[in-house]
Amino acid sequence: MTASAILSKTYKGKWALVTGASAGIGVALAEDLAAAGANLVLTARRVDRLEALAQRLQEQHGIQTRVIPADLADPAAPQQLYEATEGQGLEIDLLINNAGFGYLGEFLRSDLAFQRTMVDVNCAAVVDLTHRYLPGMVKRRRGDILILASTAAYQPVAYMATYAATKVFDRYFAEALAEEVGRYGVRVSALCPGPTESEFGQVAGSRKEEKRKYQPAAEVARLGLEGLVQGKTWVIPYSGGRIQVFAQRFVPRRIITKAAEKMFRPDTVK
Ligand SMILES: NC(=O)C1=CN([C@@H]2O[C@H](COP(=O)(O)OP(=O)(O)OC[C@H]3O[C@@H](n4cnc5c(N)ncnc54)[C@H](OP(=O)(O)O)[C@@H]3O)[C@@H](O)[C@H]2O)C=CC1
Ligand SMILES: CC(=O)[C@H](N)C(=O)O
Repeated sequence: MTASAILSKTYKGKWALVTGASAGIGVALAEDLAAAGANLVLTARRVDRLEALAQRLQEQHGIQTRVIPADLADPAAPQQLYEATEGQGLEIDLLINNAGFGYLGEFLRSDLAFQRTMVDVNCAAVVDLTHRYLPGMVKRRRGDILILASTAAYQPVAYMATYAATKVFDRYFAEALAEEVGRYGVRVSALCPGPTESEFGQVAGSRKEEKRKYQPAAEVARLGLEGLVQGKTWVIPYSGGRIQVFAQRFVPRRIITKAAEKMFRPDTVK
């Protein structure tokens, strides 16, 4: 992948922290930032993957990296991440709240702990990390925060009920914060991908036979990062998603919700 000029200009020599950097969109974000010359703090639970990625990106792009394993379902993890970075004098100019997962299937038959942890990782950890890193950015009058939402954040989604709700939380949180902190030189953006090539489906449970085309994670990462730098408070990188979100404005939500129920209904539900 060739480096994006706007990303190199913005992030060369700066430090970015990427959560969920062991797979999918997180890896793509790390790759794009490394190509732009950014130094990286990589975090997730699977440390072997993080270390392999860090080594590869150091060799390919001559950047600096730090690997910090963390389970963001643990309420102590955000503080530990903060202490291991800004607490040690390492200024984070770009925080990417990417870690997250979903569940596909009936809420009724799902595991409660899995649902609870989804809220903890997708929402609570995002608020916690953002609250910790924001003051430093404001003090420096410089900083960017990217939060992974989803096209699932634009309507209720049956059989992904909790997941879609966590993503509307992420989207509204990012868009509201962008308005609050823009005056301090901090940009915030919600990246709202549609179906994207990653390990999401392996964790969430397989989807029904789908006609939708999956977008490469590298494309999603590039569009999200460039949108953030351009001051966009939200980015939908998937063209089908942009059309869908626009068209939905003219249709009552209960009709949209019913259509989504049909689309995602598992074969086991009659
Ligand atoms: N793929 C898609 O179609 C879409 C994805 N998204 C969003 O993009 C983001 C990335 O997902 P995607 O790349 O697709 O999925 P992947 O499953 O490929 O990657 C998820 C990442 O999140 C990390 N993660 C999950 N749970 C935890 C945890 N408890 N603590 C720390 N890290 C955790 C995983 O690391 P590890 O397991 O090593 O801890 C992994 O690095 C998510 O927020 C997702 O909601 C949004 C729209 C569409
Ligand atoms: C899983 C997602 O968040 C995605 N937007 C999708 O439509 O599948």
